[in-house]
Amino acid sequence: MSIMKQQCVSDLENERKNCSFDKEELTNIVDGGVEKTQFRRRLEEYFLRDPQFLDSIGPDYMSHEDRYANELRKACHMIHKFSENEEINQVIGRPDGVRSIMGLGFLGALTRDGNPLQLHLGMFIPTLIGQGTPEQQERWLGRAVLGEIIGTYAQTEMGHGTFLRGLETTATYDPSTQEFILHTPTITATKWWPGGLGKTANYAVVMAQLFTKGHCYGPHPFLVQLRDEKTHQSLPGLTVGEIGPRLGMNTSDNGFLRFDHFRIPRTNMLMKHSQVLEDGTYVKPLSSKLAYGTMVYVRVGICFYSCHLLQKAVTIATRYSAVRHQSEMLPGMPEPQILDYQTQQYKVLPQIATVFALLFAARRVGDTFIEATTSMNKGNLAMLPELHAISCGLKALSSTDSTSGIDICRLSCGGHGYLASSSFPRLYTLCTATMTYEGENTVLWLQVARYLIKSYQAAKRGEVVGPSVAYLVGKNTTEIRADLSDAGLLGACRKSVCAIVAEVESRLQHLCSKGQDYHHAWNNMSVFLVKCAQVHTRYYVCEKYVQAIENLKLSDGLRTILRNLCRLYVVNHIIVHQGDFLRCGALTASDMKALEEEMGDLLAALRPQAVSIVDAFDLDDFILDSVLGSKDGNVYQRLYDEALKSPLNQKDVPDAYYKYLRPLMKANL
Ligand SMILES: CCC/C=C/C(=O)SCCNC(=O)CCNC(=O)[C@H](O)C(C)(C)COP(=O)([O-])OP(=O)([O-])OC[C@H]1O[C@@H](n2cnc3c(N)ncnc32)[C@H](O)[C@@H]1OP(=O)([O-])[O-]
Ligand SMILES: Cc1cc2nc3c(=O)[nH]c(=O)nc-3n(C[C@H](O)[C@H](O)[C@H](O)COP(=O)(O)OP(=O)(O)OC[C@H]3O[C@@H](n4cnc5c(N)ncnc54)[C@H](O)[C@@H]3O)c2cc1C
Repeated sequence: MSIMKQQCVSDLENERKNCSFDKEELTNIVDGGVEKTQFRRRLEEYFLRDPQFLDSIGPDYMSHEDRYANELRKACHMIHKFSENEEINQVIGRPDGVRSIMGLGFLGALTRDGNPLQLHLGMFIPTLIGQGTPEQQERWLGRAVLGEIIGTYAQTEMGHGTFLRGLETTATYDPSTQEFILHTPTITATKWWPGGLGKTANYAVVMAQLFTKGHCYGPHPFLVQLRDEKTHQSLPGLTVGEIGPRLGMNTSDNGFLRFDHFRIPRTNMLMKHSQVLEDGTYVKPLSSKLAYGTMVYVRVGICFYSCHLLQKAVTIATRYSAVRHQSEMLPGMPEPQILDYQTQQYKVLPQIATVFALLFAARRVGDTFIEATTSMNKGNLAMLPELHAISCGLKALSSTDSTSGIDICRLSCGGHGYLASSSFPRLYTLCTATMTYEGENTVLWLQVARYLIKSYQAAKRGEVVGPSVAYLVGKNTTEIRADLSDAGLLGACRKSVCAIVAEVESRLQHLCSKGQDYHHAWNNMSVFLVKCAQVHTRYYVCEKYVQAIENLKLSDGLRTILRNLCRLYVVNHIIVHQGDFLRCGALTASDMKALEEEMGDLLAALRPQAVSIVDAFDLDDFILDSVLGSKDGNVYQRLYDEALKSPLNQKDVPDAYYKYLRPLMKANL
């Protein structure tokens, strides 16, 4: 073993010797239970050890087309393996089975930069489940699960992504043939972005403005065949293709689609919530927002997904920080592990704390989703506004925090973090996309703000409001300054959110009383409305974090670790946003000083456990896919080996030298 390798390996071994808790216990908590850990490990063994998921050369060195083909190969192999595995088949057979399989984070690692079948698995199948009638599911769902038909979700157009009511694609009912005529009237009506649409999918759920009997009833979902099932040729009457290279996700063949009076049978409208009868009569849904159901489902999924990406990033950064030695802390002494610098701890440890914050909050939103959909299936829509607001808020917060956390982790690895082989560029581009798709984050924050302001006004009138916003009026607003215990800090958060919401609402009213109409006043206050939504959602996350740790059955060793992480999360949030707390008197300057001191203590207390905590995420080296983050810490050898794989290194003198450099240098002419 080389001296360098020996040092890296023993650095990690030494870190692991410090472990003060039961790693397996923590792994079970991260997975959501002992059985879930065992299930995940069995499936990882089944998928990750299969050599067909290996790449012959790194995708970064492939052409656009080859990269797509390579990822498609792996994605199709993944579906084959689904159907060949008895355990997966049993799970898929259960009511929520498809969704629970899709939720397995490690599947994302099988394809590296965007899976051409992601939309098929993540949105097409869920839309059939959520928007299709039992007969429609009978017709398409089984075939879709087997991969006999591949679909996508085509909603966004070149001109409109956010403003759904502005979609221009039309679906006009023709009772004489009992067909819908799909049409793209303008260039801006071109469907634009759907994953897998370019070359992979032969079906799509298309969201189009429904016209019948001369009336427009807004966007509705239609099941549309795009390509011949035998030849894969695109069908006459439509034009489909790929939109070109993107910041990341370059193998998900995001596509465009145009219709020229393209006809589909009436029965291809997904009719679980609303129907068009044979004579063209429109049957209204219980709520027009039920057609938006798939988006709500995916927003909940993004909370888990972005957290998983952060989990990977912080595992890489933490292990690397334990292996990397740089500079002198004490003059003349050996170079310390960079993890010993407090500033490095402040980069890495809050990201570990954030992983748990997002995970616990995502689980609560997941529970709310199941509860709400169960009661919606019985016709009770009471929980819909609350579910919409919480899922929008947590999707926006998780995606933002994970994206910035991943970049902090990258920066914490210095220059090597900029290498593709570190995995950070891919993690970052995958994660930053979650801030845009499935509802651009600012737009989602404004949806949360709308719910907050309405609920606040309703609560002031004495009406009952949703559980997540019930705290906005009442004693929280006047709560006397609390101590710095967990309960005290949550009280301070509540007080500051209440103060911010009350102030913004009153300024909104003030603008209206000065003569501005409500919509202009809303726009003129929107920067602060976004802030209301952000502080409210942050409070939600902090509260769920504290509650999760109180409610979990934990050994003492692990309780100390998780409590310290939770404290770090809450205390750091308060320090970073201290203006909000000082402004309303929820905390004082001397409280801030005490919290800053506590934060230093927390960093020091957590530092020796950092490597063990990320080990407990139990992420296989294949999943991490990073020269900096592997379990054995053999960073330098891996860096070097990976560099040698560059095609430029296959020849000492590249061909481009003879073509361009040699004439310039006038060498040997
Ligand atoms: C791998 C990558 C995959 C990516 C895929 C994609 O990106 S796919 C593409 C993803 N694309 C996107 O994500 C597009 C993002 N855009 C949208 O989702 C919508 O256009 C919108 C929500 C921004 C506005 O919608 P709007 O103009 O129709 O509504 P409005 O603002 O006028 O409010 C009216 C009322 O409706 C309520 N309400 C709204 N939504 C929901 C809901 N889901 N549930 C329940 N309720 C909802 C709202 O609270 C309000 O209630 P109130 O106060 O009257 O009681
Ligand atoms: C990688 C990726 C994959 C995607 N996959 C799919 C897919 O599979 N299927 C699909 O249908 N779509 C897909 N999309 C499209 C995606 O859903 C939209 O891009 C997204 O919803 C944002 O809409 P937009 O592009 O119209 O942005 P815009 O709404 O035009 O946003 C531009 C700016 O305008 C601001 N803005 C817009 N409206 C408001 C408002 N009311 N108030 C304040 N500010 C506002 C936004 O905050 C933003 O700053 C994908 C996009 C990406 C990037």
